[in-house]
Amino acid sequence: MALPGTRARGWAAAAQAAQRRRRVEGAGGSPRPEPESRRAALYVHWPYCEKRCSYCNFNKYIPRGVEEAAMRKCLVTEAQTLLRLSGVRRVESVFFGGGTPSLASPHTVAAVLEAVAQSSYLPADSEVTLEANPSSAPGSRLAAFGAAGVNRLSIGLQSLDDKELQLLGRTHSASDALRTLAAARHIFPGRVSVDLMLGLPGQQVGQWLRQLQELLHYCDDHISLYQLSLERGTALFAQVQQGALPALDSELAAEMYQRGREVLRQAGFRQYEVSNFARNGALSTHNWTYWQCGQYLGVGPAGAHGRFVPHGAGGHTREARIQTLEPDNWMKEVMLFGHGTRKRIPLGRLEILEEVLAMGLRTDIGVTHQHWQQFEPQLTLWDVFGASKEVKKLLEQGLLLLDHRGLRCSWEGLPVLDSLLLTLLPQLQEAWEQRTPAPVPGG
Ligand SMILES: C[S@@+](CC[C@H](N)C(=O)[O-])C[C@H]1O[C@@H](n2cnc3c(N)ncnc32)[C@H](O)[C@@H]1O
Ligand SMILES: C[S@@+](CC[C@H](N)C(=O)[O-])C[C@H]1O[C@@H](n2cnc3c(N)ncnc32)[C@H](O)[C@@H]1O
Ligand code: SF4
Repeated sequence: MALPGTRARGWAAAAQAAQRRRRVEGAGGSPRPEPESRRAALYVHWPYCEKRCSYCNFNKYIPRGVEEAAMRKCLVTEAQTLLRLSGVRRVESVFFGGGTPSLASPHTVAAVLEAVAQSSYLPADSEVTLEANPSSAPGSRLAAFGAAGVNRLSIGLQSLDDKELQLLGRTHSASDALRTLAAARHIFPGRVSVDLMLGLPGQQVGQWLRQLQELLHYCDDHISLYQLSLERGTALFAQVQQGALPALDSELAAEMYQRGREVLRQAGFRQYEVSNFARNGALSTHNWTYWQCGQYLGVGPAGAHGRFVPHGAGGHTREARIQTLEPDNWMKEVMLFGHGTRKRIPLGRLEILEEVLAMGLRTDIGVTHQHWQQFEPQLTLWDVFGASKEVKKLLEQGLLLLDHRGLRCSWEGLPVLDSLLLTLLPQLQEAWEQRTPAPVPGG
């Protein structure tokens, strides 16, 4: 049933009304269940930041001025084009990431959501996340994003120590971040996440754990812990290279992570993924789609990634798609072709299975038999891993579990997933090469 007056009042207003009534209804398209192949998550990239943080090598630009009307038009156009090419009829979540999307105007966010709701079915209770930097997200602005249709906020808090924030080149203080967090919780109760970094140069375990404990007094139901990765080309990398800052200590970082996840577990958080913790069921459904290898469309410049089968253009193979990096070039391409996709890489069946394995094992449920079967009906998880001596060793060490539910990491195994994959991926490749190929129809 469509919500009366939805189109006229816009998706955002409809979403708010529906949230108030706790009903699942929507705007464009039909609310009937769509098959997996017609559903997707949608990522929208806002490429601009106020200032370059010392550690960040994500694709972002520090512009003199932003032609926001032109950018808005292009984001809308590209979202419409990719929805058409993919043949996706139901968008289950939208994530505005960056860069710093809290610098975009709420009007732009509303325009993209309207376009999505007109080109597909966007249920009124879909998760719509916006990433916000504390320095560009006063309460009034957050409320305007809420009115535009955002219903989840991810705050880049990073640290609760002003000296560390300075080292990271952030434009906010710890008290700015806590103020933003309080305002966000008021507007999006139960739907606010914070990013906290660990393993910074010179950071001590006890001092970092005290930050985490302090954060527990203020946070909502979702926390992401990100270990600093020192990226070539960043200011922090140069400072460490030149000896101005101590090198990263991976053992200390591992201890912080280990003790941090224990603290969060005791505080009632479920570690549902390597870096992500939620309580009261506040898991991010958007990110869950990535880990479950669902379809997602990537809109916007600076390398937004997508993975989908271009059904609308007659395609049958899942493709990895990467957008043009530089925003001005991307805009030109969108104006000419309707999209700024720079690279399309068709994915082979084995490549898809490798992703299913590597992404699925990041989650606490791992790869279930049912999930695996959706991607590979002939070769079971037992066929692939059941007879391997190396895998048996990992099972005996208690790092992995293979049972009636499927394959997953244990609590002890999750932090060393990368090393487990060094055994599991070659095992998958070997089993794939030795499988009996399905008969060719008519052959
Ligand atoms: C790319 S940022 C975009 C969001 C927003 N601009 C911000 O800074 O909060 C998303 C998250 O990635 C994480 N991140 C960025 N660079 C990182 C690095 N070199 N190592 C670890 N985490 C990083 C930060 O925690 C950040 O909150
Ligand atoms: C590191 S995650 C942080 C998520 C956050 N902790 C949460 O729970 O919502 C978000 C960042 O990943 C990157 N990202 C996510 N999805 C992407 C996609 N489809 N294409 C390109 N970058 C993406 C963006 O830089 C975005 O700022
Ligand atoms: S961490 Fe966030 S604010 Fe800082 S440069 Fe990267 S994207 Fe921009």
